[in-house]
Amino acid sequence: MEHAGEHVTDGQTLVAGVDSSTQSTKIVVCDAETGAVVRTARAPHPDGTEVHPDRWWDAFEQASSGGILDGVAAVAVGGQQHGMVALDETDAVVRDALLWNDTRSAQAAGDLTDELGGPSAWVDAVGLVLVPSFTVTKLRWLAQHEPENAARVARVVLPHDWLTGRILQQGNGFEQWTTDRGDASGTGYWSAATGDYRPDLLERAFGRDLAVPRVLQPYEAAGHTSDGMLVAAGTGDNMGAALGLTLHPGDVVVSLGTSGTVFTPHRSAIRDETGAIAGFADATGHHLPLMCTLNAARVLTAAASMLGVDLAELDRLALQASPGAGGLSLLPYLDGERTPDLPDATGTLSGLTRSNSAPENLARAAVEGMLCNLVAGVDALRAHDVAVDRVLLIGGAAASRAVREIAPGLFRAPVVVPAPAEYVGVGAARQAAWALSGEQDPPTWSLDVDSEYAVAAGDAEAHAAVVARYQDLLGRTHGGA
Ligand SMILES: Nc1ncnc2c1ncn2[C@@H]1O[C@H](COP(=O)(O)OP(=O)(O)O)[C@@H](O)[C@H]1O
Ligand SMILES: O=C(CO)[C@@H](O)[C@H](O)COP(=O)(O)O
Repeated sequence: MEHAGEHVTDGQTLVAGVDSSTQSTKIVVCDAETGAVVRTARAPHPDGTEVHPDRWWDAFEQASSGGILDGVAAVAVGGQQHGMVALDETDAVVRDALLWNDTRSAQAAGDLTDELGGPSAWVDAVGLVLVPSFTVTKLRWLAQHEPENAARVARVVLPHDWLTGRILQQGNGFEQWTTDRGDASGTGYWSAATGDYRPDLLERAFGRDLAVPRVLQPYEAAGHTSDGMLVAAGTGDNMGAALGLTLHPGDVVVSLGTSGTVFTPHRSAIRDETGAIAGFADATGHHLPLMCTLNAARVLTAAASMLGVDLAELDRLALQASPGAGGLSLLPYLDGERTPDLPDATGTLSGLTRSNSAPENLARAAVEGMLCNLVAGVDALRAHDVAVDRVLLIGGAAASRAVREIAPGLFRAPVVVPAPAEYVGVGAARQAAWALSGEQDPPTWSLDVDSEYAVAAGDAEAHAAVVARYQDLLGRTHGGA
């Protein structure tokens, strides 16, 4: 548990954002007018792909135990997307929540896809090609594999919905379960294109109807705590990050946390039958086309562990090697993979020879392999005529010097690293300030840039060869999934 804070001036209106993501809860408190971060705290979550929501509450209580929320006028929660929080008639949790990175519902995803008539039928219905991450597939798994638990389920909510409701339940502020467009769009039973639930798809998956949370408008309050703090709608963590960054047309965000994501705000829904891009909604009333990988920052920790070095040394080694790591490639599917849809895949180290078997090449291959998976997402956006003028790098692994210096060549775009901040939490805080203001648009907050990295002269061809080699290896190893 960590706390940090700066002096708060009299008369400042404070708003808070909670990032309840896979590995931890982060809380940021911001000046409602400027967005300046004045307090931060974090607390860890247990590892795993299924977690009881009470652990998220424990982490929230730990992170807020030092008074970080004192004097805060409004709060919002940005949460890891897609998690299945199954509640009974008394709103008690029926079983541990299956998280976005749990792949046990892979067969359910395939069955539901076939039942509706193929990937394009689901894209037409809810803008998604089903993968195990999406909530609807987890409901099918629950109905098929835990019928006794399924019989007790009265309602299904998402992680950010549950934490929002739990905060309100601390007083008399809870009236109903709520969610927002952004997080609802990742369930597989709500459509960003129409703004409506698809109860027919939920019933197809689970076998009967279930209660679902009300979808609030982006600026709408979910309620107030007993001491009067406004609790805003909240959203999914990537939608929160997009709201926390001051994005301009041509900006594409690459987030390197537990998940790797590529996303950009878009005025219309993008339709992608390949499944590379999910047609999510954002937290402002528009859309957030997004690609997500299961493997990101933890590929680097795994490589560091294999080499017996820390992350700083892994960076130094990776930058000591040349582009292409001497021909060594790592397909980084260490936890299976979501995009490409390879839930049972494992990592593949390829091209190992006596001449390239050196620590620096393994370090470089880990960075290049992790990033090349996300290059596919950036190129998928380009294939949908999305301009990629610069890449904004956020998430824990954005702190990696090797990632920052290698990314521009692989993404074929300059990389901008915003000043280190928990942008999911900042975005949630900005939503809280918006709900508090009663205005039509969110407050204008500035974005500080920490550093910028250009495509290194002369390396463009070498980086292009790396990307091509990874595409070839994917095809040879997994049939071009
Ligand atoms: N300097 C660094 N280099 C590489 N990875 C890092 C660095 N600092 C933190 N990380 C990684 O970032 C991850 C946490 O990022 P974060 O965005 O908070 O994850 P999440 O939001 O998914 O919980 C951890 O896996 C951690 O190892
Ligand atoms: O499933 C997705 C996006 O579709 C993930 O991005 C989760 O939302 C988890 O995010 P992090 O814990 O990696 O921030």
